[in-house]
Amino acid sequence: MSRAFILLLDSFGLGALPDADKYGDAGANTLGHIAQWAADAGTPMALPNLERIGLGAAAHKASGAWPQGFKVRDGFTGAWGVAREQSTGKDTQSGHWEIAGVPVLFDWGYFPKTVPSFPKELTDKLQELTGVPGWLGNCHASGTTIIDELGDEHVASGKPILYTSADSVLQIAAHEEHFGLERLYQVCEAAYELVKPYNIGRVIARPFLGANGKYKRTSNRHDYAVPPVAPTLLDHVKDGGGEVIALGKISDIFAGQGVSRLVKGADNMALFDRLLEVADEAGDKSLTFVNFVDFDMHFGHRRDVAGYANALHELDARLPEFMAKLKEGDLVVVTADHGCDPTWSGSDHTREHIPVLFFGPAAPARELPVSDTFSNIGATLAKHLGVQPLSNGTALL
Ligand SMILES: O=P(O)(O)O[C@H]1O[C@H](CO)[C@@H](O)[C@H]1O
Ligand SMILES: [Mn+2]
Ligand SMILES: [Mn+2]
Repeated sequence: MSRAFILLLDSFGLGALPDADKYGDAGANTLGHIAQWAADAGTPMALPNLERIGLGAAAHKASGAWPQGFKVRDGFTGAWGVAREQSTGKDTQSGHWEIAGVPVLFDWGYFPKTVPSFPKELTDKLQELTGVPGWLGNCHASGTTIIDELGDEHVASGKPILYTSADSVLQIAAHEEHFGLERLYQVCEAAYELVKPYNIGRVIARPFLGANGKYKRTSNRHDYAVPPVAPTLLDHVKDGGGEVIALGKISDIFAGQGVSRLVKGADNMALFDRLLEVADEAGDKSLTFVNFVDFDMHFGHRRDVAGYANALHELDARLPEFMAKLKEGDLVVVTADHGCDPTWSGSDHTREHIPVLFFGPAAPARELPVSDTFSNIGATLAKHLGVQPLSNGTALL
């Protein structure tokens, strides 16, 4: 029996990539800066379970420095290393697809940092198709800030809030009750068709609730993503007769391609609960792929260092529950898709190394070379499951 699990901590970078200066990210270090902040605050970090697998050594490999507070410096139980991104972007889709063997070697389209940010022919056409009375925003923005600023006007006018970021995205925020959730989804579906000529990776519905200047996004976010441009690890596993279980936003990121079963959870801990259930019943040759999105969405983009540190502690503390459920032949990897340093300027992702931490009954204890593509992760799991090898990447084990 062999099973594979990918535990992806969205945005958990370990230090800037050699080309980070091209992205304005030279010196960024998601884990390193969180650990530094925690030590400075007199509450040093410790992630004992991840540290035992080799997290600290991987961080040291990526950045040249041990995270402040980390005490475990040898005797690692897993196969530990780091990977560099081959794709040109530092977005979620590029990171996930590359892990699954499909790097994004073309340039995504991006909307400029102007106001308006979206081309007039695009917004006019979308208005005509959907019958909305107009648009608010139409700029680069942080999703939580813009609903605070424009929420009241949206409720009063019925105009949806359009915004984007450094990612290849068009995001539409609207009030779940005043505007309507289904109606927001319909507007996003129409937008998804219209952005195709612009080479945009995703349209994202960002519903929210609240009143009088106090608004909060709900968990009814929905991503309308372009499907991967070639077969991924998920397709290889599914076509090879294994079940592909997608937890959290994984199915959205792969546009459902190669996914056998979809499991949702409202937040990191709910997803962890679902992961434990799946670990009990996933069968031979299965791939379970979970994305813990809170790190990125709630803490990285929001530049909430304390929140990020706390979320890491929470996840680390629960790892033993998952480890206890592993069976002979199971191989698990802890990784990420990009960085999002909460101490960095702005609110965007940061171009960083990602952790490559294999553990479980099928994982040896050893240091791994620095991977020059995230695809080495997918290649390792394809080999482990005995499915068709990926067209990109080399197995590490
Ligand atoms: O600020 P919010 O809306 O969370 O946006 C973030 O989430 C989107 C998708 O990851 C990206 O555009 C990023 O900037
Ligand atoms: Mn991401
Ligand atoms: Mn993000």
